[in-house]
Amino acid sequence: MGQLAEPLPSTVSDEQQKQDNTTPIKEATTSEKIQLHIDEVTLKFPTSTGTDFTALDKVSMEVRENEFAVIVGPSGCGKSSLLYLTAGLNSPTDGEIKVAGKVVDGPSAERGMVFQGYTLFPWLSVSENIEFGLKQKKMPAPERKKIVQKYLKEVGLENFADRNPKQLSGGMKQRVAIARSLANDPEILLMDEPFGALDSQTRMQMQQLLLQVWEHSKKTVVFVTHDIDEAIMLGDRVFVMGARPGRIQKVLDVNIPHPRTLDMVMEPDFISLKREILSLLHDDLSEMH
Ligand SMILES: Nc1ncnc2c1ncn2[C@@H]1O[C@H](COP(=O)(O)OP(=O)(O)OP(=O)(O)O)[C@@H](O)[C@H]1O
Repeated sequence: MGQLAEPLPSTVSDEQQKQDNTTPIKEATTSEKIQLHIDEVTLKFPTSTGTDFTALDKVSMEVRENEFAVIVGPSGCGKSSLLYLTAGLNSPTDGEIKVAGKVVDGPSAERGMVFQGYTLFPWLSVSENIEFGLKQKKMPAPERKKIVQKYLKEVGLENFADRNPKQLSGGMKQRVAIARSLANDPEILLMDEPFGALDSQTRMQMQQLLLQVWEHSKKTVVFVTHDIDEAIMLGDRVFVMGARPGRIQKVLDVNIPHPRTLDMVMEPDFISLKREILSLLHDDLSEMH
């Protein structure tokens, strides 16, 4: 299937959303409540020489409830490691991570994850993939159906509900993965380079779709990317990491209004932020050589 032919969801109006009897749209503002606390987290890996390799060195960051936080940094700076620790898929050598006030001590359905690789269940249809977590929670069928319909519509795949993942393009698979994560109503959505494998046009479409979905769901999102344009286009704040050891160099506010559109990349505020991030990353690389 040609990727440009992919159906994109139309923008759902606030009124229409209410009529759908689904979750009402929340205010497009982040609260002051902290949803993610990362406190002095260090991650070391053993090496064959006997000395540990420090992947993350006393990393601290806080993400507010409803905030869209983006972590950007060079390859190997520890972006994915930080996300995996937050997901509970690995444990820090030192320090602590809390999501919604609870210490992370293992994987949980409360933390939704979307990876770059397509992680759909190939033997389940699109709607069964979205429904999967709800079934695990033993939610009654009529309620499940309603939620699945809501998210199919949200990501523009109502007409693909019965398709098998292998019949979908990369962008469509990632839409299912986003819908599946959100359907579980997680406390936080963790996204590790989710659009990294997509062509640039589909990637930009997916950024717009994700922003639209986030405006409606107002989930707290932590999104990892090495693409600076993507970081600015999506983020409320951008956490710029440095490498060796992995650490947060600087946190930048993205004061670009919503809705964000593709032509904003040419605006002075966007360009000056991009310049600042590039310079931080460049300085960090220079120090390493
Ligand atoms: N299981 C592991 N054992 C040893 N070293 C590891 C392990 N996992 C990651 N590392 C190292 O830790 C560092 C951080 O890796 P990580 O994948 O988190 O970086 P990243 O910023 O996400 O990189 P990329 O953008 O290339 O995905 C890298 O130097 C990597 O080689």
